[in-house]
Amino acid sequence: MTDDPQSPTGRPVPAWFTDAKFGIFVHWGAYSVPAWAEPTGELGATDPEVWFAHNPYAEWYWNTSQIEGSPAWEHHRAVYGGRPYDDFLDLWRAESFDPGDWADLFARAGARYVVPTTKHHDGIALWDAPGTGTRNTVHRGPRRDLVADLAGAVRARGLRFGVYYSGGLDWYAGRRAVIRHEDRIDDYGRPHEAAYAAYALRQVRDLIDRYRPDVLWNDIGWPDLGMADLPGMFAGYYAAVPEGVVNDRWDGAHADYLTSEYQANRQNETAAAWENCRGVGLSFGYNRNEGPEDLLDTAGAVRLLVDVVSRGGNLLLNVGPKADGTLPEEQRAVLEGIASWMTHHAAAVHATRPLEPGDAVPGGETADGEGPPWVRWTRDDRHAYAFVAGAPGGEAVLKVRPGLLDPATAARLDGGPVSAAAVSDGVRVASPWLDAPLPAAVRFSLASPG
Ligand SMILES: CC(=O)NC[C@H]1N[C@@H](C)[C@@H](O)[C@@H](O)[C@@H]1O
Repeated sequence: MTDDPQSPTGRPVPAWFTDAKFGIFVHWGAYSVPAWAEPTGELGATDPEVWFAHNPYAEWYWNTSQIEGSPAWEHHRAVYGGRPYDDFLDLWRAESFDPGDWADLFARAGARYVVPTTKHHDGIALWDAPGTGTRNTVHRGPRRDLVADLAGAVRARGLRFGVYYSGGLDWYAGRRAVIRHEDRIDDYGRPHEAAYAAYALRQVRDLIDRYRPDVLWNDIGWPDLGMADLPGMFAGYYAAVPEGVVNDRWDGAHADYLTSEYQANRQNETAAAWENCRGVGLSFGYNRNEGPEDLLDTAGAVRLLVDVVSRGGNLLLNVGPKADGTLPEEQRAVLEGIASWMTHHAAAVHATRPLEPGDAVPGGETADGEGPPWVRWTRDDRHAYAFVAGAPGGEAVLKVRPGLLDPATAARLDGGPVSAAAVSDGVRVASPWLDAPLPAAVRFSLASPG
């Protein structure tokens, strides 16, 4: 691609990442046994005063269930009699885990990389991690190296494999401070001791040595006393994985690309390379309390993906498997819906880039001004792709720079009929079902390719 984005550190971001556009996040852990949280709202759009005591992230169960009086605290006593959290590791059986089935679905959905949790904030490792003794899924619970199982299945289908690691929080090896809103002044109880820094560094190096991950997805920063280790660790990573990419959650030490999460850190979505992550619902770990009103439907997920891609980003969409290893049906249905949509639309998503500024009016407008349809654009060297949804009467004026494209070349990627004609401020398109919530793409040849 001509204008390869530069990372914040100046290293060219490997094209595989910026071309990928779509990845699957997987949050799976001992927390998937209780699978209990309140679906309160999205990060960045929820009152931080209530966030921790009513945390919608089911993977935070260890913390939320220790906040006295919280609904999770009540639930944990009522259902589990306040038993120790680590019992959930032994109750986690993963008896129906079929990594090939997951990888097939992710590939059909058009994902090009998969990033599972290898150690979340509870400190339980999904591989035989150094320093964890038997507190990992190889020696207890599933009794499997889940990282290796998923890496093999994903790579066998040509997808890239990354690893999520909670460097900044570890409620086992690091500080066990319960985090409440009033603790925010205490750096959220993050561990900074030298011993923990050495522990975390050893584990990330082990992940690199064993799995050669294509993405190093760290979370919540890195221990202060371990910051000096990072340049050497990154150098070792790139030597082992020349096309590897590193996210931006290392307390400013380094980043190949920037991240946002739900509505948080959206200021990062202007970077040369960036990625928005969120769950299909309001949680990353499976939350049995989520209903249809809390989840994206297929149209919502496709619009999110297309909006992110039209602005030059990647979407890392999370699924939260159940403790038995099956994907919740309502989350599976969304990925199957994306897969069906991708059969006609993948070419307008993968390896595309945004239109140049000024080439199109974001959002577009209908001819009669009855409120804009939903319109987003992508392009490649030869084509411009207009994604249209919600166009009243199946008709819309797409406001584009005159001369940008050739209206006579309009064609729907799903083969449906479409008519297009130049008008004073763009192109008028008309086609059945352009009023549907699920975006349809109309391809145009660029008047001047390149
Ligand atoms: C912005 C931030 O620090 N988020 C931390 C958040 N990241 C998600 C991908 C999940 O792993 C959460 O459990 C975690 O707390």
